[in-house]
Amino acid sequence: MAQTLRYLGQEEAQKIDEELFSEYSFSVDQLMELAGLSCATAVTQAYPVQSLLKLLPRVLVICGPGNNGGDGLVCARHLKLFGYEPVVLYPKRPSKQLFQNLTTQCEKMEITFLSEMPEADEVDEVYNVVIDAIFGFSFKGAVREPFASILATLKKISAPIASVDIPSGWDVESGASDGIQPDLLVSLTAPKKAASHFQGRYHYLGGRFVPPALDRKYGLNLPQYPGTECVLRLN
Ligand SMILES: NC(=O)C1=CN([C@@H]2O[C@H](COP(=O)(O)OP(=O)(O)OC[C@H]3O[C@@H](n4cnc5c(N)ncnc54)[C@H](OP(=O)(O)O)[C@@H]3O)[C@@H](O)[C@H]2O)[C@@H](O)CC1
Ligand SMILES: [K+]
Repeated sequence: MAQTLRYLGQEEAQKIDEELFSEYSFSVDQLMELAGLSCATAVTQAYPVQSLLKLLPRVLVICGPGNNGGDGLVCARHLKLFGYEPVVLYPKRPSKQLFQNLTTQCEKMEITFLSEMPEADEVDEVYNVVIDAIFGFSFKGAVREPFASILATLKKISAPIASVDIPSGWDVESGASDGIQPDLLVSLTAPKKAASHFQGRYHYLGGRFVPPALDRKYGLNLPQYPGTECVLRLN
């Protein structure tokens, strides 16, 4: 009988992440590429281009200052290849080469970058979906600007929100009943405890890169992905 998929605490998620890079010798770029591809794939399955109601297949991708934001940039690049028109908001850009490269790749893919967050009614008018790649499992404490204002706007929109790994602004373990309410959540590697509070329509597992020994060590009980798929729908 299949065992129950385990939901991770914050420290545990960070420890697994660290172990993938140290003991298993993966590079951040490698895993970020697979994570971002999973997110773009889940978005494509939940909101196929042909099903979008707006004339242009525009998707707003909001990227934060850490690796969650990096996943967002990779996701934007794949969404472009999948036929969408991603538009990126990346207000706090770290100086690391990795993020500069991901930004250049998006620019070269003719993806537009916004200089500021649109108002809620403009978001609803222009965009079919909003990708929330603001914070992941390292988020802590009260949200600082400019992200507090961005999240306040996201609470007002009616366009569906697709969150990468954790709904941004939610406590990684206990969630946030007054936070944003995404329609889609892509849990990467394994779901974090906050995911048990997710009430949207689509919960996907992505980041199909976990070595079996790591799965066993942490008792993750990861389900079998179908065939060559990079995502698995959990609900
Ligand atoms: N192995 C895996 O599973 C893989 C994981 N991957 C991805 O990495 C994600 C984790 O990335 P991460 O560790 O870089 O941190 P993340 O959550 O993006 O945010 C950190 C940034 O947020 C900021 N910040 C924090 N709190 C804040 C606040 N209250 N208000 C404002 N800002 C705040 C903080 O800023 P600072 O403290 O520097 O000011 C820092 O810059 C993970 O969720 C998954 O998406 C994949 O890419 C690859 C494989
Ligand atoms: K997020």
